[in-house]
Amino acid sequence: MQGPRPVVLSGPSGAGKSTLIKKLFKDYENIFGFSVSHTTRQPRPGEVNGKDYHFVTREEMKKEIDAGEFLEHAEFSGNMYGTSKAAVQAVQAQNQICVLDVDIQGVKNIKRTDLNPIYISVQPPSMDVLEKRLRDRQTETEESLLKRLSAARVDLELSKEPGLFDLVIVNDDLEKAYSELKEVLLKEIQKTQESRKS
Ligand SMILES: Nc1ncnc2c1ncn2[C@@H]1O[C@H](COP(=O)(O)OP(=O)(O)OP(=O)(O)O)[C@@H](O)[C@H]1O
Ligand SMILES: Nc1nc2c(ncn2[C@@H]2O[C@H](COP(=O)(O)O)[C@@H](O)[C@H]2O)c(=O)[nH]1
Repeated sequence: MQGPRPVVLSGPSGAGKSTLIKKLFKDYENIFGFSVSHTTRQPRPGEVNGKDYHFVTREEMKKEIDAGEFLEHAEFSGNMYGTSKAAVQAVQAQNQICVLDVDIQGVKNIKRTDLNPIYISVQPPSMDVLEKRLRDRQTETEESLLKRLSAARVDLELSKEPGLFDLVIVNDDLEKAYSELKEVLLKEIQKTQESRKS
């Protein structure tokens, strides 16, 4: 039997992707699995290597890309990010719904593969709100914050491309955004729950 369709969550940094993903994983234990990306950025306080990301050097990452080990990769805000084929396969081997958190370049690159995920864009209600959320998160320097806001403007423009996303969620009210996310994933969630019974 074919496994569940993966899910790609994209959207500007600070729009709320990780927050929504954490809620899904808490409410649907063992149904979803996270595709752990590689990145060359420094870990934030509390981030765990191998769980939040595989934190690697630029040299290590380039070597693995050259060896054909990545499904997609991109440069974002001065760092490299990428999804290894192994990260997706590890989740699919558990018959879980694979969740990928990637930027808009990742979306475009994944479209060229045979992954066939559901594409969801999580967007902030406004640039002002996005800036406030990123500042309040206290993870960025002023320089990286400005880079992320600039990338966000590009992201929001490119996201208007017809057909690029199956669903756009404006994350104003978190519970409303979460309901919309669950609704679009309902079929895959039910399919995965059913397969657990057999
Ligand atoms: N609906 C919401 N209302 C208010 N605050 C929110 C909402 N959703 C998320 N946040 C807060 O906004 C901040 C950014 O959210 P989050 O880290 O989930 O964004 P992200 O899209 O995963 O960012 P990145 O791409 O940088 O990882 C967090 O501090 C989070 O608690
Ligand atoms: N193309 C890819 N983009 C990725 C991947 N993993 C994360 N991301 C995106 O990077 C930015 C910044 O993330 P942060 O953790 O530094 O805040 C965000 O938009 C993510 O969606 C990946 O494997 N490929």
